[in-house]
Amino acid sequence: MIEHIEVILAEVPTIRPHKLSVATMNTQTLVLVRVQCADGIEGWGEATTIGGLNYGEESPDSIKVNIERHIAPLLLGMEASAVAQAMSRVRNTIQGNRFAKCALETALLDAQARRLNLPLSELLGGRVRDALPVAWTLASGDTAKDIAEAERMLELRRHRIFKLKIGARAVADDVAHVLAIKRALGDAVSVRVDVNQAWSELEAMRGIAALEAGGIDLIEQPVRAEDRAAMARLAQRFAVPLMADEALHGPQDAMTMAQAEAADVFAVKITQSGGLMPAAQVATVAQLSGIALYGGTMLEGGVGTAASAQLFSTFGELAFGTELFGPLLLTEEVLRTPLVYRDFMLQLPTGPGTGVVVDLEKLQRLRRK
Ligand SMILES: O=C(O)C[C@H]1C=CC(=O)O1
Ligand SMILES: [Mn+2]
Repeated sequence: MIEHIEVILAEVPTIRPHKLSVATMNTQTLVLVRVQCADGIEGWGEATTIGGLNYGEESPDSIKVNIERHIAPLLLGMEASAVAQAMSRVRNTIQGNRFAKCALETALLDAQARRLNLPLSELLGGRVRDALPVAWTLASGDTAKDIAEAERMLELRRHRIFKLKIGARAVADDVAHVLAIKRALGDAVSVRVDVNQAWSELEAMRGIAALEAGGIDLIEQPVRAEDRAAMARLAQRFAVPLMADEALHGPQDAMTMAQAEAADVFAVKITQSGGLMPAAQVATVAQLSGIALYGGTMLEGGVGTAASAQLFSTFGELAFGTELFGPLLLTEEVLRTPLVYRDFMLQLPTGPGTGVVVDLEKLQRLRRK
């Protein structure tokens, strides 16, 4: 039986300012959900988002209050091991709130996998790989600093795929910044950009043409998420792959984007999709439509990152790798044992559930009072 549901907000400083076109992050607010069951088993999920309400329509505060006041009461007293039944009740009753739903579904599946003594991946169809390539985002706002940071990551053998956050400055300035980094790092590394919806279609035509000519490998969400027609025209016009991120709010969007031929690659995010099961459906739509896959993040801490990794490990193809580096952007760890990043890959945990254990003492120190 589901006995207790708690939402914990924890403020963790980032290792440096992380500059996106929609927000500059100096701290990340982790949103953690703990579900305690009558059989003594507990599960954890995460609903962390970026930049308050600058990125999406759920904030840490709204997620906490909506779970506590509106969603948890539907689940309390239900059979904990009947995860699909519990989530179907939530999905049939509650509109929107995809991040909140993701954290609850993750926590219930984590608990169930622990009950069965299986890694979560085995409840999601089974892992086909034990490690995932991980990109790093260069977003200090300074070209020379970004180059130095990338070189350190290459030396450490931690990352050889770099995503640059652009869109806040004039197109010509952003292009100069990106191509300077690409020239400095050379052909052995993959350099990609994420515009976070900042460009008009005309700006995108100029920007993408220059980036494609300069050897950039992937262009993420150049225009507004709603503007599928523009995405489709850009995907048609350029050879460099176009990736949808903010345009994907679950399986229905995946279907519509695929039918509109509005992306070459999907960034699958468990929170943005509304949970692990809907995220798996987003991936299935992509695979059936000839769209390549990328494992995305909302810069979650260890819990959400491990849960995402459990799902991404089940994808048959993962042509563009992942960006599951969230915990590495934070100054504090909330797990008892940190996730392992080695040889440019995140190593999948092997223990039951998400495979990670929250350190309650550390969390107590970081939690919002
Ligand atoms: O992809 C996004 O838009 C969000 C996020 C993922 C990596 C990063 O640096 O920001
Ligand atoms: Mn993105």
